[in-house]
Amino acid sequence: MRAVISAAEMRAAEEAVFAAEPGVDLMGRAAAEVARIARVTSPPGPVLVVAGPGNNGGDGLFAAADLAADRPVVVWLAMERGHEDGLAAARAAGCAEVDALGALDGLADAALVIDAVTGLGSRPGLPDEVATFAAACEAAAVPVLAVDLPSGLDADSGRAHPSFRAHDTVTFATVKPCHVQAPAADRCGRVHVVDIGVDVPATSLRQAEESDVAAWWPAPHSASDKYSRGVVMVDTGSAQYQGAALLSVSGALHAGAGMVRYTGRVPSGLVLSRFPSVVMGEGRAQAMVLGSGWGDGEGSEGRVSAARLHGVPAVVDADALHALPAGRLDGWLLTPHAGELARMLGCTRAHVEAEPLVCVREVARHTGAAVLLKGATQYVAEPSGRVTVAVAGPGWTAQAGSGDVLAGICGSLLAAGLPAWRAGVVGASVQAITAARNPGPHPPDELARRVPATVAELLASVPQ
Ligand SMILES: NC(=O)C1=CN([C@@H]2O[C@H](COP(=O)(O)OP(=O)(O)OC[C@H]3O[C@@H](n4cnc5c(N)ncnc54)[C@H](O)[C@@H]3O)[C@@H](O)[C@H]2O)[C@@H](O)CC1
Ligand SMILES: [K+]
Repeated sequence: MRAVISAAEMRAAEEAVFAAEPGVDLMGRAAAEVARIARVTSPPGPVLVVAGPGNNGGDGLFAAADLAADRPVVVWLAMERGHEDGLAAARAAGCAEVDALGALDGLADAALVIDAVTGLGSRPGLPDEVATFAAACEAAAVPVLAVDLPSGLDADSGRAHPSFRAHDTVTFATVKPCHVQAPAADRCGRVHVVDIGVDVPATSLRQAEESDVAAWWPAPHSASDKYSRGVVMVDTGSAQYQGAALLSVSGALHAGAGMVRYTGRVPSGLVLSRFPSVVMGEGRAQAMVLGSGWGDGEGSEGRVSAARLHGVPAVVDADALHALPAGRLDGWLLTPHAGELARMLGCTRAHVEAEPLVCVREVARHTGAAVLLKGATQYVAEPSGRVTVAVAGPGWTAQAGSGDVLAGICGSLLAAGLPAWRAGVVGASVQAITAARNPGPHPPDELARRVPATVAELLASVPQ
């Protein structure tokens, strides 16, 4: 798990290091890491460093000096001024200097561009000449390594702004919001977090990693039986949306439910013909899955209220989200996408997309449930206000039916005893990891069938 910290929190953490150890060379450490990552991520060949006027530019200039030991390095001071000591070091190491036109010309030979224009001090957007250069890098498909963050983004948000599009980003101590929240995160490429000796503060925003998913996965042991592994009672689908029932049952079974009971309105023959292990009708269960594919049918409120009487936690998806009973839903997991969350809050989808953290926290606080906001970035909020971002995956899962499968996966994890927030994080992450490991346009039921292989690989990676 990584803490996601703001620019102000990072600056405060750096100040604490300077206070404890006056004269410490944090920039030297940062630049050495930038040069190291440049060497491992790019082919040999000339490097073009675009440096801004502040400390981000300083990182880039000291990295330029380091790289000049084994390859040609050219520097463009994109805003005329440059970090004084960094510039002196780059000059002493033999780096050549170019102007804006020279930088554009240099793209033809460059094996790598290092974007060190702005970092934590970045105001959104780029000056015209730099924007032209950033667009030329994209057009020429030259690899870009961003120092701290792609210049032009706002460190503290996921919003898109005119910026560099990096293949790799080197950031210090831990990630910032722009590295984990789409669409900004899409511009960061692979994010390398490097240690420069700055302690990371605890925060209420975190990002889950594959190792967390592996550590939290509820693997069975020799004494496990179907009840201890967890029974999921699934009430999903309708005459209109029969497939939703199959998809959520598939999600639950492929995530390892001890048993799935189906209590929805889709004919039992259809469910059993696809999944013969499913038991039809109510009975003992440790968790429920409600709402996927119900449609706008009558009686949703009654069905959710009746589910509550079972006294076990539920995953509430799709149409059931608009039929929540009054009172707190402690231990439950709500799984809205942005449109559904907007309807729950009585605001617009655009507002949810602009302020996802505010919105997801609000519904968690209000209902007492954990809330998984689905989308390009998947956020799980707890009533306390803590938010965990799930492992990110490719856009292939943005298709009808993915949410139904995910509800089933989360139901299985809830039944296995995971707290609701963790079931949401692990469920969303395992689906994303599966999609990343099986690139291409797979239908959601096909991806569900590939979840077991992902789980096996993740568990094999856990040290014994
Ligand atoms: N504080 C420290 O000790 C460390 C800082 N480090 C580096 O320092 C960076 C932060 O440095 P700074 O605080 O100097 O800030 P930046 O270097 O990110 O940017 C500040 C400068 O850029 C200009 N600027 C910002 N946005 C602009 C825009 N859109 N158009 C035109 N000009 C713009 C500002 O006017 C200012 O002159 C970090 O991102 C990191 O790369 C690292 O060296 C690690 C240690
Ligand atoms: K940068």
